[in-house]
Amino acid sequence: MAKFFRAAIMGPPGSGKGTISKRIAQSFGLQYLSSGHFLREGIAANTEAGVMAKTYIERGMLVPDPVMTRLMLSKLEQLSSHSFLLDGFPRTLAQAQALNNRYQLDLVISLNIPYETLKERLSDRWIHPRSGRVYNMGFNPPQVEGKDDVTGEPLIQQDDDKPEALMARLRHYKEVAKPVIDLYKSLGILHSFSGTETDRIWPYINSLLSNKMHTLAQDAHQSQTP
Ligand SMILES: Nc1ncnc2c1ncn2[C@@H]1O[C@H](COP(=O)(O)OP(=O)(O)OP(=O)(O)O)[C@@H](O)[C@H]1O
Ligand SMILES: Nc1nc2c(ncn2[C@H]2C[C@H](O)[C@@H](COP(=O)(O)OP(=O)(O)O)O2)c(=O)[nH]1
Repeated sequence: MAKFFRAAIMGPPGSGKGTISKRIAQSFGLQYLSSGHFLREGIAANTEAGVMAKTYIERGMLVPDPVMTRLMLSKLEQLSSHSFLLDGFPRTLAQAQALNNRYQLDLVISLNIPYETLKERLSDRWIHPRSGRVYNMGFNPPQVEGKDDVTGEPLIQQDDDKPEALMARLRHYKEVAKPVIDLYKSLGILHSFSGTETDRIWPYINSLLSNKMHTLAQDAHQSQTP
């Protein structure tokens, strides 16, 4: 049976998870699943999970574990024969344990980006709220200032991307992520990358994934050879 490649990306807000995930999905054909994207989709469509999630997100809180786990595992169920990359999930130890009971990840990428860099990036981050498309006025600006490239609709800055909210968000991220990172470290699948520029980190991630996918393909071939 073919073996599918299962990965997750972790890192504080602004660390480049979305940007790097897009590159991974394009280069390696992994299906990209972003928890934030599914939540926004659910909110727009008024689904049960969306209505519930909205009340937490508006207050700057994490959506409760059972809601998140149900949502993400049901999305993964629809993809059971596909390689995937998770972004934004698992966020807590309870979510990581629930995921692990159903799917064992092959690789977890953790991004370590200095605080000053995060602050600069997020103060320049503009998003198209309906699709979640992300722009940065220096790094990847929209074609027309203040407008989404695809729909032409206005871009906005999220309140919690402003510097005054960032320190608290970052502290909270570290507290919640630590046990998750420790779990993946103990499973031997954690790979950490540090730096201030996505374009300098990307070649290392690219080569790690190339090697992993190559090994996986070889293993699958050997297990099929009589
Ligand atoms: N796995 C999760 N568990 C609990 N809440 C979540 C989870 N994923 C997303 N959320 C909720 O949805 C919100 C938006 O998530 P999203 O991943 O888009 O952005 P973020 O976490 O605010 O920041 P960033 O993408 O910059 O890391 C979060 O602030 C949180 O309230
Ligand atoms: N200047 C600069 N900006 C970058 C770099 N990598 C990503 N960005 C931008 C894109 C976004 O506007 C912002 C945060 O990136 P993101 O991919 O949304 O991060 P994340 O919140 O999903 O982890 O920073 C980078 O290397 N340099």
